[in-house]
Amino acid sequence: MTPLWQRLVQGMQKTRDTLVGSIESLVRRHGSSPALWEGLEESLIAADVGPAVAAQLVEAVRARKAPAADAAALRRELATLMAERLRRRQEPLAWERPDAWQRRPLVGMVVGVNGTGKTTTAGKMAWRLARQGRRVLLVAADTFRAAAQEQLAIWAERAGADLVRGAPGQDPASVAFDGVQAAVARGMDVVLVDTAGRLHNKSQLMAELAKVRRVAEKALERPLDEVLLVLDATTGQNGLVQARVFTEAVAASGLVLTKLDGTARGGIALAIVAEMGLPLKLVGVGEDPDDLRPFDPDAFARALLGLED
Ligand SMILES: Nc1nc2c(ncn2[C@@H]2O[C@H](COP(=O)(O)OP(=O)(O)OP(=O)(O)O)[C@@H](O)[C@H]2O)c(=O)[nH]1
Repeated sequence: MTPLWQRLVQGMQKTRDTLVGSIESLVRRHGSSPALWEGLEESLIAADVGPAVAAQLVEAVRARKAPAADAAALRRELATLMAERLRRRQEPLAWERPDAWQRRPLVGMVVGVNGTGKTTTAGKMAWRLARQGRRVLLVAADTFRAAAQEQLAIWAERAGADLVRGAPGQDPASVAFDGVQAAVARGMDVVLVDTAGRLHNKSQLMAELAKVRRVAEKALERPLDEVLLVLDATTGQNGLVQARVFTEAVAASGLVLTKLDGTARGGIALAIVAEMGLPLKLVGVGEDPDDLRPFDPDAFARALLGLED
């Protein structure tokens, strides 16, 4: 097992154990009778893939006429079908494209409701980019919560990244402006702007976020490279509602799904990819720096269904 694969498999243990366990018991109990398909649809819904995707997957797997009495074959068929669906919207992060470094600094921003893992995601990205030899500047545009700035400062130190932080209560847009300007002046490769968590139903706070983006773009004199909406996998279908509102407010360029290690409902990735017109770019499977992974549809589907690498 490669370390990457191992982390994904370990991180998604809860979802995998639940889903694989229920597929095996369904096959044992129902063989290939119609009750199998009904049970399978329910298991997929319980894993949070969403009712529409669950129905489509079951229909497709039935149409393939897999030997349904064989749980392992059924899991393989499902993994193939899931990976196919997940690949439809696949897109790498801006800084993973070979031509990206012609325009630097590349600037990304993380947004989302409170506690989804924005600061951790910005920190982990900084850590990974720094290990690749990139000069990274982190911007603590959460001027609301001092602890959030402290947390980002710890990540900056750990990654060996520069840090720009605002004064308490300072307009977050002006902190983002200062951060981008400092990065341009210092010839940095990447800027990652961490924003304060906010509820999607607070329109004033959503407008503030749109302003942070606008002002950062003014400093950069071009559009931002990534605006990543960070969603917590443990919140399940509710994350989809958040995703729609945030996307309208800031035109996110991609999604990050964190805490996949903390839920038995990791199938939410499929619901998100099907529902949102946005690529899922990263998944979080733990709290270590290395626990943030580029989203790989095939590895993800195999980890979900407990198949070997
Ligand atoms: N298990 C697990 N924990 C995670 C993951 N990502 C983040 N966390 C934890 O989730 C908690 C919240 O993360 P933060 O990064 O502070 O979240 P935030 O969105 O910046 O929070 P606010 O700024 O308050 O909105 C922390 O304890 C993180 O360590 C993950 O992939 N797995």
